[in-house]
Amino acid sequence: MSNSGSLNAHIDQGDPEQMFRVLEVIGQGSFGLVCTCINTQSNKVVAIKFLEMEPDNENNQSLRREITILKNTAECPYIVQYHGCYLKDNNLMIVMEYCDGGSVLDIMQMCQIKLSERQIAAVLYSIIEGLVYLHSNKILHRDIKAGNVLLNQEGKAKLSDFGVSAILVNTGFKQKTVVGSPYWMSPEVISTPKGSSGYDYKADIWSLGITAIEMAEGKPPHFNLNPIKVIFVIPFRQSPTLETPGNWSKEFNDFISICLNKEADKRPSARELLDHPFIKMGKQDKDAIISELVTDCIPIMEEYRRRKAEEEEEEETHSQGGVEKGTLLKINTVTNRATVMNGTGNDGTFIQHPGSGTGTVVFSRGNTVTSDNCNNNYDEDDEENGGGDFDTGSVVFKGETGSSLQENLEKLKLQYEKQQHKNDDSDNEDGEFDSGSVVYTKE
Ligand SMILES: Nc1ncnc2c1ncn2[C@@H]1O[C@H](COP(=O)(O)OP(=O)(O)OP(=O)(O)O)[C@@H](O)[C@H]1O
Repeated sequence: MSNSGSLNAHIDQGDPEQMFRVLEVIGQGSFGLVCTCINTQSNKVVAIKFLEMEPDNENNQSLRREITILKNTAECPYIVQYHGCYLKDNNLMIVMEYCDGGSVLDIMQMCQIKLSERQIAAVLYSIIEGLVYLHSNKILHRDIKAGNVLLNQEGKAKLSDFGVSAILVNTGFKQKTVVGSPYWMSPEVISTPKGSSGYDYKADIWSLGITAIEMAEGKPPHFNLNPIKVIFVIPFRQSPTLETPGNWSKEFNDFISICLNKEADKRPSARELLDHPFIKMGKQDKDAIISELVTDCIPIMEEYRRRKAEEEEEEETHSQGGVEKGTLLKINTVTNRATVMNGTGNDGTFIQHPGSGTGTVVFSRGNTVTSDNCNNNYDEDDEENGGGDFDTGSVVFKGETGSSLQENLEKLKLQYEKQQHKNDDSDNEDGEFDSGSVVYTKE
């Protein structure tokens, strides 16, 4: 695998305006829109991620990472295929294979369904094959969740969104950057155990176990808690299980429990998981099972998108002005002033923003949040999310020293433990926000 290099080295020649015609917007991530487009030469439909670039934008690093990984994973059928990358007038376009079923999360949300055991096993088999490929190439995905697994009518499930992936330079190297979506984060990603040099591939296995629960229950464990609280909860609570284990097979329960072992070393590798009885079951008829799911869901999703577009048009007509719901605000912790960000993350995966080194916090829905609110004043108010305080709750911590999250965790653990009995799991009953992300970079 080559390393990321400069962004320009990844840009293909040719005029994208001549090569592609936009059909429709199919999604919105933290960095920009995703549209279906038609390739004017081949007449094939592709998905294009549109990203507005600023010269020397600090997001470039994670984009480079995503493009490099996509380019290098062309031969794996369990990873979304990359077709090229173009730049025009500061707009970066990443051209990818189009997966007509959208993400597993799209299917669950738009069709208001949870997956059956057979469907879960089929999807998990495919994710695990994708992870076997990535891990054998020394890549951590670092953001495994239903929103990052795309499906198509052929019956394939594919891993996408490598914005937060990292190529490990060598197998001995362990990650020092805490990154991902909090509900899916492993205990060791949030809080590196004493004496440990970082985290490794086993962090993806934890997220896989959480994704299995997410597909069965429609949401990951602790989803009733806000994304900030959850990073203080995961390291200190017992491993999550299915809410009603008796409703599911013993093989599925066992799969979850081995993935969610709090001791990372004891979790199986992706390759070992291929031999698990639940995953072996998933391998059988997987294409037919996924294809049936996608084919059944597409008309409902089309109808959902049509209704949504109508509602949005209506809302625009009656817009009162001001900051829109879901708008991301960038908080300058030096001046304590908020500015509206350009893009929003629909499931808040990964947002990287400029930081002065003292802490950059990004929240949605017009909340004014400072790093103080977030880092130091962790009190009861911060725990509640029942009132719909925010929708996507993406948080970025950028630390100056190598251990401030650790220090915060120690401080906040005490406060959290005091409150745990008071407020336990009573927040966010309405499922008011989608997920939220926390990125903490040790510099
Ligand atoms: N190749 C694709 N085929 C079909 N749909 C896609 C494809 N890529 C993205 N999408 C849709 O667009 C949405 C946004 O994708 P994107 O990768 O930009 O962001 P995300 O993963 O949702 O969020 P974030 O950028 O915060 O991680 C996805 O949730 C999915 O619904």
